[in-house]
Amino acid sequence: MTTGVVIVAAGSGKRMGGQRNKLWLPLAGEPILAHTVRVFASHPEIQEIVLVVSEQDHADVRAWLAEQNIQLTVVLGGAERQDSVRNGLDALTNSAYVLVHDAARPFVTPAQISQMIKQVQRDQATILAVPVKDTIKVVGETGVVESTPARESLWAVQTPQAFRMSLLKEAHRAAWQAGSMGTDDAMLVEWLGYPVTVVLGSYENIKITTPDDLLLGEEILRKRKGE
Ligand SMILES: Nc1ccn([C@@H]2O[C@H](COP(=O)(O)OP(=O)(O)OP(=O)(O)O)[C@@H](O)[C@H]2O)c(=O)n1
Ligand SMILES: C[C@](O)(CO)[C@H](O)COP(=O)(O)O
Repeated sequence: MTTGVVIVAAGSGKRMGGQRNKLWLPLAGEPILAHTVRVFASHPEIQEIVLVVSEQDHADVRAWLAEQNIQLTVVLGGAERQDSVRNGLDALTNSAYVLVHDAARPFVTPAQISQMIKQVQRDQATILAVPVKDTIKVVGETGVVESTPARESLWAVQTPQAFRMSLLKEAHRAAWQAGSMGTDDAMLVEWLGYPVTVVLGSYENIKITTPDDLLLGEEILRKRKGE
């Protein structure tokens, strides 16, 4: 069964605070984007890759891919992450299963990708996640705690998220028609009433969002190199 991946890279990195998309920032001397693309481009079970980029980054991404001799499909993203994923899905031509991954999560491992591919063939919709370590509070608009959900049932969700292609396309179509926006793809599938299973991820699979994540990221890479 053919598996493709949509790597979403069309954000602007507002929370990082720089002039340019955070995905160009270096980690161990290479752009964050390079780490993420390489792990999928070199994975033997991934047959199709679509990279979703913003109009501002389009020319630079194309030049960088040519320089690296990496072949993949590049499409333009949209205003929200969900719009970017939808554009990416439309560009996959031959995949029965699809992984959706944030370019901003460069520490996903080949073993995690293999595990997600195996799991999605069984479950049709599955996500990587880790149990939360902190106590989580629901806080109201006035800054007062409203409730404290039981920690045992709370998981912090990561990517890749993996789906049967036809299911994810149906979920995106339904969300678009209803004008609903989710913060991950699993939400859209949940809205269809379809079960989404959870695969235990890793605390190293962080999303590079704010400057402190870059320091942590360098540390993760040093540890992996055994330094
Ligand atoms: N319209 C968008 C928004 C986000 N993304 C991608 O979705 C992933 C997760 O988003 P996030 O980390 O929030 O990235 P940004 O949107 O760039 O960051 P910020 O919210 O701080 O602006 C990133 O790889 C980002 O490039 C995207 O493809 N299209
Ligand atoms: C999909 C995601 O990475 C799961 O944690 C996350 O929801 C993306 O959210 P963001 O608002 O784009 O940071």
